[in-house]
Amino acid sequence: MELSTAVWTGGVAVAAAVYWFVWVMGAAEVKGKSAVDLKMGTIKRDNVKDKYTQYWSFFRRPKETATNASSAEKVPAFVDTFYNLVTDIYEWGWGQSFHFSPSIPGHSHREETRIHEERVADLITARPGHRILDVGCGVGGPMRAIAAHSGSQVVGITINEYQVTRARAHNKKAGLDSQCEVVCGNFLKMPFENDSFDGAYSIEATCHAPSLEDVYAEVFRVLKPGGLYVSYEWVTTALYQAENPEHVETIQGIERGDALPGLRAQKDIASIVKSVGFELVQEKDLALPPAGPWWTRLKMGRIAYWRNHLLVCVLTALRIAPKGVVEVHEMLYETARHLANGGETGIFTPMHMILCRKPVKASEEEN
Ligand SMILES: C=C(CC[C@@H](C)[C@H]1CC[C@H]2C3=CC[C@H]4[C@H](C)[C@@H](O)CC[C@]4(C)[C@H]3CC[C@]12C)C(C)C
Ligand SMILES: C[S@@+](CC[C@H](N)C(=O)[O-])C[C@H]1O[C@@H](n2cnc3c(N)ncnc32)[C@H](O)[C@@H]1O
Repeated sequence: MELSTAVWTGGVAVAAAVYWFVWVMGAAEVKGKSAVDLKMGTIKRDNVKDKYTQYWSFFRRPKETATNASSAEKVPAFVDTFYNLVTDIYEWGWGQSFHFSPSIPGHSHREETRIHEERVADLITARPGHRILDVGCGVGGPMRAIAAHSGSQVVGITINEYQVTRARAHNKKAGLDSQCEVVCGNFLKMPFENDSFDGAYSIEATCHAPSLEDVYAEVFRVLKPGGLYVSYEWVTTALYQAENPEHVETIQGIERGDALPGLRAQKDIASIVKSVGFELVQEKDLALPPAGPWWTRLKMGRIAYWRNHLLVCVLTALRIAPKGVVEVHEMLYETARHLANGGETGIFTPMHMILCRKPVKASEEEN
């Protein structure tokens, strides 16, 4: 073979390998977000590493953050930074729904996710003509599933501007933009009228609030009397022992890597719901058997994690991904380990379901 032919053949082989590695393998979970597309939300390229360092020093001691009033006030801003850092990595490696779901034998992750989301719509009896609130909507995976399943109008709120852009683009692409609306704002102070929603839900989002009372009180305010609200909460279970250092290490690892100002105990959720005026309708840990383990999806992906790690290293070295992505990816890998451990030991659940109703006032009941 001539030298020039050999060089060309070699070049084509390398190009094909790079294409396969980055574009084919890189779109790890859902085609549409590939590794070459990893931006860090609205953070300027050169600031990613600094923002990550700031985030990490703020959330290093999660419990102190929650109990100190001036730190607690800063939580939404740091949660916003967190989602700038992780949103693209989540979409790339997990999909458009940023939550866990019980595993169901014979079903794909995508189907498990849809079933877990449609359950929300059924629990709050969402139907055509209803205006439903999604508290902490992410890039809108659940919103689209719920709108499509129930025929209702869904309005989502997220603190992160970048997620708003992503969610609106996905809504349009899915042909659901006439049913789904996305607003940027703080769920502790929502830009909505009193009594303006027929139903509301939050999926693995209110755990970011420094005070659960405050976010529940806001949902209560904007719901119409008689309206139902369901939340999937991240909590420690009765098996968690605060004096067991391994338990503490796992829970703090989950809090640090997920921007949480301190996880609540499962036993406290019902009383918080009631303290803001809701009637408790149902409470259930959806992770308990017969539900299949939600954490297997995290564990089964070990090889994928290593492939992804290699990929972000290569893309950062080639300056395709901004500096700091490798650190964020490592933080997520570590967090996944703590989450899986929390699930396996049973000391943590991300799906404590609480369903409640805003009471119908006596005067309205009589009408
Ligand atoms: C509800 C929240 C987020 C829950 C999950 C959607 C995410 C929690 C941990 C995330 C991940 C961990 C490991 C990542 C992996 C190293 C990477 O290669 C690909 C993406 C991950 C799998 C990533 C995906 C999303 C999570 C599972 C919190 C924040 C309240
Ligand atoms: C783990 S994601 C879950 C997103 C979505 N529920 C889902 O399941 O795909 C948590 C969401 O809560 C939002 N969030 C956290 N704190 C918030 C706040 N103070 N106000 C509004 N949204 C907030 C985040 O921006 C993010 O969209």
